[in-house]
Amino acid sequence: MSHAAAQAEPSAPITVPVPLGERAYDILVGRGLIGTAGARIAALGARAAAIVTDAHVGPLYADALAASLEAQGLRISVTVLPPGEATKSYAGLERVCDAVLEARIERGDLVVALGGGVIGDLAGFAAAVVRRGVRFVQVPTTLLSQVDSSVGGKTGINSRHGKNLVGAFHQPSLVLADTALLDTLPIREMRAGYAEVVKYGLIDDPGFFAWCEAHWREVFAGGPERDRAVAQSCRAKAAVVVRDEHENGDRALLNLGHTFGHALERITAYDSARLVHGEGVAIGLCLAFRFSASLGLCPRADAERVEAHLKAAGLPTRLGDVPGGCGTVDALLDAMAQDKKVKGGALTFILARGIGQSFIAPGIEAESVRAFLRDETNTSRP
Ligand SMILES: NC(=O)c1ccc[n+]([C@@H]2O[C@H](COP(=O)([O-])OP(=O)(O)OC[C@H]3O[C@@H](n4cnc5c(N)ncnc54)[C@H](O)[C@@H]3O)[C@@H](O)[C@H]2O)c1
Ligand SMILES: O=C(O)C(=O)C[C@@H](O)[C@H](O)[C@H](O)COP(=O)(O)O
Ligand SMILES: [Zn+2]
Repeated sequence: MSHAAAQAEPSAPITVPVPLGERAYDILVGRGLIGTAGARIAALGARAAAIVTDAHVGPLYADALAASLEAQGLRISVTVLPPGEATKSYAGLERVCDAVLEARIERGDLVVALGGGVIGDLAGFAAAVVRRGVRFVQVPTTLLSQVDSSVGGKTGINSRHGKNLVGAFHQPSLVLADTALLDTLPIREMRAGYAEVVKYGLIDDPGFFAWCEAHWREVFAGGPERDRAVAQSCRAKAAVVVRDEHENGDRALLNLGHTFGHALERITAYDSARLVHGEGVAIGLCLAFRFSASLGLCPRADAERVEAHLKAAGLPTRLGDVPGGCGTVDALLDAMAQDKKVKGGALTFILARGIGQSFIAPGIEAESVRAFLRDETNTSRP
């Protein structure tokens, strides 16, 4: 069964280039792009495509994508995985690798990730390792994946030791962000993806944050503001990735809110029923701003403004908002110790001097984080 959104009239897409030399690619943003996927993907020169999707997205959009590819003469296979963060696992990786090999995908062919960030990260990682690297295309179907995870080439799976701890940098050959597909996205997932949109304003673009405060309802509703928000987020991310593809420096800014957020995801056992990534990021953004304020780096009023906006958009903002609890301060610190930004045993945080003034802060003492988290767990709503 295909959803009506898959037949939406194509609008002229906004093109965001990612000029990464021999790994350069375009991100296309617009309504109705899925119907044009076949011609665009065929132009990459593949003869076969292994579509990877999940059991929510597949029934809505896999037929439309497959038909568009088949119309260009591509040989197609479709693999459907269980939805949710738990699929971004060793078992999920084995399934996708086997499916790609089963489909006889050659290095010149393509893996096509049709889904949210879980499918994009997982299928992208499988593409990175099968035959030591086959090409892949991202067809992101959540707000989060359109504004963030489909761009920049971070792929991977979770480990019981922590989030995204097993993975590879592997850039896609094309990103097709059809914003009409978001019409079927559950509101909880729309909100979660919106946390990553707000993140770009908080990193270095106070004007974009103010725009978000004024226009978030239209972004949720669809129309030109949604496309504008997706395209602007992709531009912001692409600019950072082009400066620092492999996160040796500035790219860590994109991790604003994630040291706390990833720890919460591990503590909730990657259980999407309790916490999804974007919700962890929303709480993490608020914690990063309150932590900055507690260190005297950032005006309290800015931390309050961040929280007020995320709350207005329906997102959780406090440790006490985690269903089933956020674990002990020690458990949180233990989870953070596995963060990829740890250097010489010390934590690195992304802190802020204000909205749009984030910076990388290495060498943060665990004791100062402990004191802050103790305060947070005492003052957090139940
Ligand atoms: N690689 C990166 O740079 C990067 C960036 C941000 C997040 N991530 C990762 O992305 C993952 C989160 O991605 P997500 O928020 O997209 O979650 P997700 O992939 O789990 O999708 C969320 C839910 O929405 C459903 N869904 C997806 N598209 C739909 C649609 N159009 N209509 C109806 N239902 C739809 C899915 O089946 C799922 O149940 C996390 O694992 C996170 O770590 C990676
Ligand atoms: O692309 C990046 O770089 C990011 O940090 C974007 C984040 O939103 C994303 O969640 C990413 O997967 C986190 O990466 P990690 O290296 O901290 O696992
Ligand atoms: Zn993220």
